[in-house]
Amino acid sequence: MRLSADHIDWTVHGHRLLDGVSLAVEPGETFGLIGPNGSGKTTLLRVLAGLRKPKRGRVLIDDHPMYAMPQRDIARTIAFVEQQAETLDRIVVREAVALGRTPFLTALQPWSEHDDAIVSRALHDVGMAHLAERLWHTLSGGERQRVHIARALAQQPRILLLDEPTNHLDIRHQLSILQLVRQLPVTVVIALHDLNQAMGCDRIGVMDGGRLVDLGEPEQVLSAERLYRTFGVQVDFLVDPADRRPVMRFRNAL
Ligand SMILES: Nc1ncnc2c1ncn2[C@@H]1O[C@H](COP(=O)(O)OP(=O)(O)OP(=O)(O)O)[C@@H](O)[C@H]1O
Repeated sequence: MRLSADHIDWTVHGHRLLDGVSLAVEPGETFGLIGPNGSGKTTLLRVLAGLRKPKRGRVLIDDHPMYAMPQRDIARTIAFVEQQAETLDRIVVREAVALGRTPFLTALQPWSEHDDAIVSRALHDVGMAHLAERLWHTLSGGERQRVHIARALAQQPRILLLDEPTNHLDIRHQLSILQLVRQLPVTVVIALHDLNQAMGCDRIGVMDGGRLVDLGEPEQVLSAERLYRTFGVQVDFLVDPADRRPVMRFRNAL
């Protein structure tokens, strides 16, 4: 599914946090959102997820304006893994992941073995199957993050929004989650701070001061000039001997 933002503005207490943001993420594309702290990545993801109604502009899923879609249809289409997700007290991991199936359950279509299989698969995909019966509140930060990702996977979304999904994960799980996300046949928007990880996206958008200031393929967008202007760092590009792709090394420029 195609996800588009059309001239989105978001203002709070007179501060414009999003300023005329337009972008279109193509079906199956992995789109990286980068930008300094406070540049508006989370705010944009929340608008794209339908959690915030833009003050101006609109979000489109394929050609349908999101504001005209029933909440349940949005929940069946979009999964959002937030940065500081809510705590789910006194439930076990498997139940937390099963919440991802909620939008699909009806009186005529109650929980089934099919849902069980989807939950098991999601737990397996994030490497949490062995902790399925553990109480949520006993998990480490990284384990909780993987459960949130599993819940989003269990939703079998057509569009997946991820806000810094790797920030609590050890390096092995960072790599496996990013590889998993890239392989999913769904439209993905992922906010990332690690610019070398962002290199693996199909395209990247750069947020700065609530505006989308650049958009394109990673190697084109992540130029020395862009990194200096937006992040205040100097960059050296090295070449990875394994695949001849560029690797960035940063130095403070300010
Ligand atoms: N409800 C609010 N009221 C006032 N300011 C807000 C509110 N929500 C967000 N902001 C501000 O809006 C700006 C953008 O925040 P946002 O969380 O979207 O940035 P971000 O790019 O995701 O940052 P980070 O990389 O630190 O996660 C920040 O300066 C933040 O303090």
